[in-house]
Amino acid sequence: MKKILITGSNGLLGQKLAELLLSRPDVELLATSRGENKLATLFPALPFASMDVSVQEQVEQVVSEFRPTHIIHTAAMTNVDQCETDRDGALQLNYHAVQYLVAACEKYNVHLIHLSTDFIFDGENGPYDEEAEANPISFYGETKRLAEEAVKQATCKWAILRTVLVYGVVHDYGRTNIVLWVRDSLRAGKHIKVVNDQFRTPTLAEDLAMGSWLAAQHDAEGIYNISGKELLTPYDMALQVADYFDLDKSLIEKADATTFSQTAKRPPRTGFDITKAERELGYKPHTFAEGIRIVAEQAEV
Ligand SMILES: NC(=O)C1=CN([C@@H]2O[C@H](COP(=O)(O)OP(=O)(O)OC[C@H]3O[C@@H](n4cnc5c(N)ncnc54)[C@H](OP(=O)(O)O)[C@@H]3O)[C@@H](O)[C@H]2O)C=CC1
Ligand SMILES: Cc1cn([C@H]2C[C@H](O)[C@@H](COP(=O)(O)OP(=O)(O)O[C@H]3O[C@@H](C)C(=O)[C@@H](O)[C@H]3O)O2)c(=O)[nH]c1=O
Repeated sequence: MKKILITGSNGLLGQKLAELLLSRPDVELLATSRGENKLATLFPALPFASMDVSVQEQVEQVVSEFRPTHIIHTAAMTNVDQCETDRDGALQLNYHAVQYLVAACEKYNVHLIHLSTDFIFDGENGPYDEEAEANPISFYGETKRLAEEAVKQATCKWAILRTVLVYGVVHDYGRTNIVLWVRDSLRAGKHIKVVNDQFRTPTLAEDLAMGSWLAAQHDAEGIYNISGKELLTPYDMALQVADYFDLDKSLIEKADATTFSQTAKRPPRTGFDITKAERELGYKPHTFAEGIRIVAEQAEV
């Protein structure tokens, strides 16, 4: 029996993980997130405890009480532009909270599975394998690099799962995702500018949840790339979305770093080589086309 504590269960990955693990007979699950449980109506049977990971006392209290065998840590400040402007908040949530979790995992002998990102790289020569050298170009990326360093020095068992451009349908959550953002914009007849100079391996949230579960199931240790397999630009993705929903592609305008700028710099060429996770964990992600269909079916409900 694995006793798994999820952090950030209200988020995109957190919700998919809760859904995946709730029904497994070999898992005792505790979902945790800051504040209220946004899944209470969706999954009334979901065991939940409020845990603000940025408060060390709450981490200590919840971990000492539940005594998990594994923690899958998904909570983070994931708004890259917000991390640039709220640096203290980003450091506290993306780095110091991980130090609190490491301390609790070392004290109670918990296997820590930590979620990380392609944004620790500068994007000069992606796609990347697990041995590539970190060199972040945004503050978000720097906070996630610092977090990885804290995990790598931990004396408890640990795994770092890196992922890229996660998309999926979340319940009761303000954030959209690239598939639904393109679909809704084109349906509304809106003209959108989509970059074709960023390269990613977009990741269906359900696949990332499966990869996280596989890591726990295998008691995996070390670094694993858990993302989609296809290297695509957001422009490629937008065209595939328009095709799937049979929408007007002429509304999609190619953009690049000179015509589309965001507060934080984005690494241009990332994407991951996932052969290690495929080989060692049996990880097998959907194609982007399958992912669009899955998102469309969920969004139509
Ligand atoms: N999304 C992506 O494209 C990518 C994500 N990642 C990484 O994957 C992980 C999961 O990302 P994703 O699911 O998209 O993240 P989300 O932003 O969807 O979810 C993060 C969750 O963490 C919760 N949270 C925020 N602050 C705290 C806190 N102090 N204590 C406890 N919970 C808190 C949020 O709760 P609330 O609802 O209250 O805000 C939110 O539900 C992150 O570590 C991220 O860095 C890596 C690469 C790509
Ligand atoms: C809003 C917008 C986005 N895009 C592109 C840029 C980007 O590649 C993609 C998604 O836009 P975002 O700004 O939401 O993406 P971004 O904040 O870059 O997403 C990042 O999130 C963090 C958490 C990560 O860890 C990274 O892996 C990455 O997924 O769509 C456009 O081309 N035009 C637009 O108008």
